[in-house]
Amino acid sequence: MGKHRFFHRLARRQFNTEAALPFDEIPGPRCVPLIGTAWKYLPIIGDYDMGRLHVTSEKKYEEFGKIVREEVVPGVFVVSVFTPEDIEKVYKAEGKFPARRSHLAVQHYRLSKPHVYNSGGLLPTNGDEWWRLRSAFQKSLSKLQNVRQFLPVGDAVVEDFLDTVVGSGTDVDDWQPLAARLGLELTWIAMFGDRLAPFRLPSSQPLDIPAQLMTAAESANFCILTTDNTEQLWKKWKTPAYRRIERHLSYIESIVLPALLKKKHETDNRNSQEPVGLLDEYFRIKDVDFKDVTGMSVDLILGGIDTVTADVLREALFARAVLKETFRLNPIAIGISRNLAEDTVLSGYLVPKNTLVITQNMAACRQSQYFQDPLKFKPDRWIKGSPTYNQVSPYLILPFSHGPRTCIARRLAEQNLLTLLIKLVRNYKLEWIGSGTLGIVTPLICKPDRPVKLRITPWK
Ligand code: HEM
Repeated sequence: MGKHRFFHRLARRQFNTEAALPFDEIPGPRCVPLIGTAWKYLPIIGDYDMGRLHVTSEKKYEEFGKIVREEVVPGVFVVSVFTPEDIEKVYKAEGKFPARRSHLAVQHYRLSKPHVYNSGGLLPTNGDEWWRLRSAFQKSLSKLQNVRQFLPVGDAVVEDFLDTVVGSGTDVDDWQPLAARLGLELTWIAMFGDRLAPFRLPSSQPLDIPAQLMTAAESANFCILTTDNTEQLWKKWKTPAYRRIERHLSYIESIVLPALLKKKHETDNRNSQEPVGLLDEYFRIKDVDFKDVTGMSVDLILGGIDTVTADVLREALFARAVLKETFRLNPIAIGISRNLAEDTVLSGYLVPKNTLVITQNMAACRQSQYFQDPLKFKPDRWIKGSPTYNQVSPYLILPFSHGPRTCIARRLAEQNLLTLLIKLVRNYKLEWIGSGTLGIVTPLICKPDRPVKLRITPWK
């Protein structure tokens, strides 16, 4: 960049930031001594709900507007932004190594086990170490042609699920755990190139390994929100939430480690260069070792639980529109969080470097200023040429996030979701027979708030 342009940009930036309103004038809940604004989340006196963060976000927007500041723990600020313009600025200010503040207790746990892990792993780590892991592990997952190699095995797993579980005609009280079970199997087969376990009929679900793995991953995810958003007492004493994370993570390890050792042995003794599963490729990466692969494998299980998601796929325009509309209304995460890498002006206020900002995509996606009939499920709005086609900022719907820290398994998840969606609706009719309207709860990621009760019958 020329010297002149550099100074011009610097002067413009200084002008912009100087003209901005100060950080402490950002509207937000009243702050009280010792607990800051955390009282808003307390039962009885507070009206914010950690278990329904999407409702809480809408409340914040109604009360304070498009930018909201909270002091979640004294001295620790979190800023929420609701407009696509601000969301775009947050991504632009995320720096070379985009940083989040999440999975802190997972990081603490892993660092306490140097014989198993080299670092906190991909999910919680920031900075150089995050990039070392990310750049090594993303190669096999980011290229479309690499992910396409998992299509035949994913397709076979979906087919088996439809035959064994959906097609059995058994009455199912709640489809959510079964969908999570399918998600786990799809992640496992992509990693190991092999099945974890056969599917069982809903009525005969024993407490088998897949069921226990799912419980462990879900329960660990549930405690992560608590340990991330309270005083970090667990660094000194093992709080109940920390103990639960410890117990669930060590259970996942007890299943994953022997499977990894077996897989490593197979990789070392295989003559063919053709990889069988993601781990075959991971074990051959020079810059990472067995302990790095262990951390990554547990993160894939944690990230893949509950997030079930060729030519047929490329041309499946309507199925893609259905998926996009689903994510607009019910994304997996209400938004993403970033520690700003530089001072940034958001909605006219100067937000200092290192502040944690939450992009409130889910709340924004439900606003009538961006979408007509915002709460109606209308996949047509994403079909070019349709009368209801809706062109909006690309920063509004970002279910997998954006930029270098975007979901590492995005392509795989989309491929699996489309395969399931296409095969399911082609063969079966789905009717909602549950009570009331299905809503969501937010134990870290969004989940159904009641049993997913469906009548599923073959078309013919
Ligand atoms: C519908 C499916 C899914 C959605 C919507 C989703 C969404 C996300 C989002 C929003 C993030 C945070 C990105 C950020 O901070 O910028 C993320 C990260 C991540 N996801 Fe996914 N995800 C899905 C499925 C999966 C699956 C199936 C796996 C594993 C097989 C997975 C593994 C991960 C991992 C390891 C990260 C951390 C990446 C990093 O920090 O570098 N995700 N995902």
